[in-house]
Formats: sequence, structure tokens, C-alpha cells
Amino acid sequence: MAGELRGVPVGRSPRIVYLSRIESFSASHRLHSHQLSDEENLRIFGKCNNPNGHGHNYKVEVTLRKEVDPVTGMAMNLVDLKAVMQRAIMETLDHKNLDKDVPYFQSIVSTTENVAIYIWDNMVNLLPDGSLYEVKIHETDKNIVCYRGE
Ligand SMILES: Nc1nc2c(c(=O)[nH]1)N=C([C@H](O)[C@H](O)COP(=O)(O)OP(=O)(O)OP(=O)(O)O)CN2
Ligand SMILES: [Zn+2]
Repeated sequence: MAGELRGVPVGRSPRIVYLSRIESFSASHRLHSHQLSDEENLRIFGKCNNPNGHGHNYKVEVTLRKEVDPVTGMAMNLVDLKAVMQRAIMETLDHKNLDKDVPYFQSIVSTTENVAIYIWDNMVNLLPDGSLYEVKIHETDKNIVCYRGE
């Protein structure tokens, strides 16, 4: 039966929470696939294929699904999550030209879908096993991508 031992709940299943933190970064990019001709690129990506590129102020929301430690009351210390996001997102993407400065995007089109996958892949091994639940990116106020590792 559920009860307490020195103030700590015992005898019941763990409490699972969804813990999120948001960071913002600015980056420029151009939508262009090396697997397509110039004409196809222009037809598919339109204005976003302009060789001069364009920029966004991206907002990234990272969510962990994790049990609350009954002693600390935390699923994960947000100070630690901030440090992981700094390393996996800010240091590699902020104020960068995605296509030229980030090796990953030299062969992969820098759509928001692929930016979300890149961030997931960068973060997943820096977090406790199985805890990363979702990476959500607001590329603009209207364009949003969510990736859950599937
Ligand atoms: N599936 C995707 N489609 C598009 C992506 C993408 O990442 N994934 N990206 C772009 C462009 O890079 C660009 O982000 C689109 O900008 P824009 O159309 O200007 O954005 P808004 O919809 O917010 O602009 P409004 O003109 O204010 O509606 C295109 N497609
Ligand atoms: Zn864009």
C-alpha cells in the first residue's frame, strides 16, 4: 500500500512528467538538394532556393519524459538540461549559415524537419537513457515541426 517513509512517498508507481525547456537561435539557410537539378530545386523550393539564402529566428522546445526523483523532486535539473541544449543546439547552430557552417547540412537539405532530426541526434546521447521525448521547432510563428525520434 502507498505510504511515506521519512516524508518520501513509497509503494506506488513512479510519477512521470514531461519537462521542457525553450531556446532560441538565429541562422541562415537555403533550401537546395544536390540530388536535384537547378530547375527542379527552383520548382520545388521556390523563393527558399534563392542562392543568397534567408534567415530565421528559430525557437526550439525540447521535452523530456522522465520520472520524478522522489528525493530531489526533479525529473532532471533544468540547469543540466540548459547545458546540454547549449552544447547540442546553441554552439553548433546559433549565428551560423546552416548549409556552409554545419557539416551535417552539406549533404542534407536544411529544412526544419531535418534541423529537428539533427538536434534530436545531437541531444539523445547527452541525456539520461530514453528520456528525450520531443524536439519541437518553430521556424517562424506559423511553421512548426515536431520530431519524436521515430
Ligand atoms: N516542409 C517544409 N517546407 C518548407 C520549409 C521547411 O523547412 N519545411 N521551409 C521553407 C522556407 O525555408 C521558409 O521557412 C518558409 O518561409 P515563409 O513561407 O516565408 O514562412 P511563413 O509561412 O511564416 O511566411 P508568411 O509569408 O508570413 O506566411 C519553405 N517550405
Ligand atoms: Zn527558411
